[in-house]
Amino acid sequence: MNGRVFIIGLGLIGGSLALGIKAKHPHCSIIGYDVSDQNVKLGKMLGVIDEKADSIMEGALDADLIIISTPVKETEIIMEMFGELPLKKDVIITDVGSTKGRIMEKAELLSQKGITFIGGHPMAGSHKSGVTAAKSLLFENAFYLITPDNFTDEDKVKCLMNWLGGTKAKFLVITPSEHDLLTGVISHMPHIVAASLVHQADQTSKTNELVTRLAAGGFRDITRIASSSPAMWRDILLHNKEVLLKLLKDWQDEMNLVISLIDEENAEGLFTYFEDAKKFRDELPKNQKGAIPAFYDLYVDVPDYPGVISEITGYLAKEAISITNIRIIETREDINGILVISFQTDEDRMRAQKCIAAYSNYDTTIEK
Ligand SMILES: NC(=O)C1=CN([C@@H]2O[C@H](COP(=O)(O)OP(=O)(O)OC[C@H]3O[C@@H](n4cnc5c(N)ncnc54)[C@H](O)[C@@H]3O)[C@@H](O)[C@H]2O)C=CC1
Ligand SMILES: O=C(O)C(=O)Cc1ccc(O)cc1
Repeated sequence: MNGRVFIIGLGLIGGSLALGIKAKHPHCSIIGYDVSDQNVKLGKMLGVIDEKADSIMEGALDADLIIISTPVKETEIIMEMFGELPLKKDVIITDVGSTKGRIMEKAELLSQKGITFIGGHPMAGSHKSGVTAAKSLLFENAFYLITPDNFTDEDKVKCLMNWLGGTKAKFLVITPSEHDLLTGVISHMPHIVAASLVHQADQTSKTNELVTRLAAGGFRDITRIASSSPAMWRDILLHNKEVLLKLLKDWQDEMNLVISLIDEENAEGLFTYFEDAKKFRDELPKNQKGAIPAFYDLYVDVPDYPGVISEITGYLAKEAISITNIRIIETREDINGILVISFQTDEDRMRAQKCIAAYSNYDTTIEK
């Protein structure tokens, strides 16, 4: 499609959408605005945007599609502005916020003025922020939740999905309240729990310095999302207050159950607790992108000798396969170690598996 796409907030998500849109619609113009001039400059330098706007008004007036990709609190404020601006008659406004209830309440005011606002939430991302981390295929195979209001013309929803087709995401239309409950459970709660585990380790480290040395490996993995933007998560929690208060209450009850199982030394109860969790988790779809990105880990059984890491990375380098992380687990003297190599995509992981098989006799597996 031709036309002008105006992106407000040139960060990880705004930048990634800009790249995805350009991939499918190379003849459209992408105009960017950000409160930070530095981000706008970077966006232009990296080829994420074609032009910059000096204000929201300047960029919005002749836009066909407006994407608000700022933190959710800012999004509400920006939406209020649109009620006062002389926009193009057929413009579609959308957002990318991690919450939808409060945003769609604001959208009602726009709808009353005949302006189309369709809520959006690409369910993939990273703990990294900023336009430099933007990638055109960040949302490939991820769910992209869409929350139109009751009056939205279906053609407008299709038009929005067409604009966003280059992201290769899977679109799913749901209601704002369903959205906030689901994301509360599978995204917002895990972020709270990850941060709370880090706080617990921090407290313990005040009396035992070994904690920070031992908190590598698994602890780092499950608390990765605690490194996300604090401002972004503050705003998400405040927006999804009612849902999260209820979920946190349920979580307290859950922890009380675990406390009593341990306190009563209820071995059977504890076994069932873990067994039930394992059963549900093992049945979750694999190789599908969720809100919290999968780690594309490859496990390699290697002899525990100096130089083994550089040997393997050397093979991968020969085939230009990039890795995002590498570590050894379970190394003890005289036995094999397990090298865990992480990749950005499943495709890279599969290529790496073939590459290691071609150059060595080391066994590799995907699941441990
Ligand atoms: N980070 C993630 O993994 C995901 C984030 N989201 C949502 O996407 C939105 C943006 O998140 P990120 O791109 O990660 O954040 P980011 O921090 O990378 O980018 C946000 C950008 O918005 C700009 N900004 C802030 N206030 C502004 C304003 N009033 N006017 C113009 N620009 C403004 C900031 O300068 C920054 O460049 C948030 O609402 C978040 O809930 C949705 C899916 C995933
Ligand atoms: O980095 C991670 O693991 C995330 O959880 C990414 C993320 C953050 C916010 C969202 O609304 C959706 C996905």
